[in-house]
Formats: sequence, structure tokens, C-alpha cells
Amino acid sequence: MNSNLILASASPRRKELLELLRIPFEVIKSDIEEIVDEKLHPGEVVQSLAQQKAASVASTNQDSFVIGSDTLVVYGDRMLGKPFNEDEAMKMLQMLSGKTHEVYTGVSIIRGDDVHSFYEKTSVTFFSLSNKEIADYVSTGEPMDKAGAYGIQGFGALLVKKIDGDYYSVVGLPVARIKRELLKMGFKL
Ligand SMILES: Cc1cn([C@H]2C[C@H](O)[C@@H](COP(=O)(O)OP(=O)(O)OP(=O)(O)O)O2)c(=O)[nH]c1=O
Repeated sequence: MNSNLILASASPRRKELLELLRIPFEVIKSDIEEIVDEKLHPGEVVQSLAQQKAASVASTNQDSFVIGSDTLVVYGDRMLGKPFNEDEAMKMLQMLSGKTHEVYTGVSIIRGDDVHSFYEKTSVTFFSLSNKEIADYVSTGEPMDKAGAYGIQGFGALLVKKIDGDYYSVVGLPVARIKRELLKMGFKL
């Protein structure tokens, strides 16, 4: 018998990426408050938030495989989540302009007492961006629900010079690695 799969996420992008597995799954939004402890390593932060998201849904779905995920952009010692407003989005993008930053995505898969967590790190280098280019991008509205104030899969594609690592992890779900972790946990694909 194959137990069912649940994605503990409100993100339409994560849903689209998990559909690449070509198996049915349910989406249940987790309702944790995302608090980032800046003293922790970013890998630990995203893994812990992913685990909290998965656990909040797994507690009432003990027989299911529940996937939680969290993405943060890290530049130097700054961890960037979603911008609070357009002004903050501008500032984040000005900071990332012409530089290389890291995107950390943590994943936690929980089934009953079995917990598998990991994170992926991808380096992303931006072209040098003029203030006009940044303002034009922010006016699309795209940055507002995204860590680091950009979406590589959208108009944000035009900001990116190169990446090193898993593209899908930047978008929010390292789906190839997830497939492998599910198999290790005994999920029948
Ligand atoms: C850097 C980057 C982030 N993002 C997104 C992925 C995540 O959805 C979002 C970071 O916020 P998260 O808090 O990781 O996720 P979420 O609030 O969107 O969804 P949920 O917690 O319910 O799973 O930024 C992109 O879509 N493209 C990008 O290039």
C-alpha cells in the first residue's frame, strides 16, 4: 500500500514543481510563524523552518509523507526573506546587484516518527543593475512574495548572470533530491 503524499505549502510554485513527480498529492498549508534566528547557520535555519512546516501538518496526518520547505537568500551575513514593502525590495536588489549571493532551501519530509531533513545551497550571480532597472522590476510586483525580492523563474530571469547549483532549489523546491529522499524513506513512486 502506498501512503499518500502531502505538500505543506501555500506556494503555487512548489505545487507546480512537485507535480513533476507525476503522482497525486494533497496541498495543506502550514500555519507556523516564520521566525529567523540570525545567530544560526542559514542551512540550519531553513531546515528548521521546513521541519516546523512539515510537522504542523504531519501531527494530524500520521500515515502520510509530508513535505515542508523554506527558502532564504543569504548575502554576506544577511539573511533575506520576503520584502515587507517595495522600498525594502529596492534595497535588497541594490545590495545583490553585481554580486554573488547564496540561496538556501531547506526541506523536511516527515512520516510518523521518521524525519528526513536536508538543505541545498545554490550560488546566484546578478548583473550590475541600474536603479531604473531595479525600480522597473519592483513595479511588476513580482518581488513581493519572494525571498531576496526576486523570482528567477519570472522577470527576475533578466537579472541573473549565472548560477551554480540546483535551479529548482532557487525556485523553492529541489525536486530531484526530494524524489530520492522519498525513495529512501520507502515511498513507492
Ligand atoms: C529566490 C527565489 C525565491 N522564490 C520564492 C520561493 C518561496 O515561495 C519564497 C520564499 O518564501 P518561503 O517562506 O520559503 O515560502 P512561502 O511562504 O512562499 O510558502 P510556504 O511557506 O507556504 O511553503 O520565495 C522564488 O519563487 N523564486 C526565486 O528565485
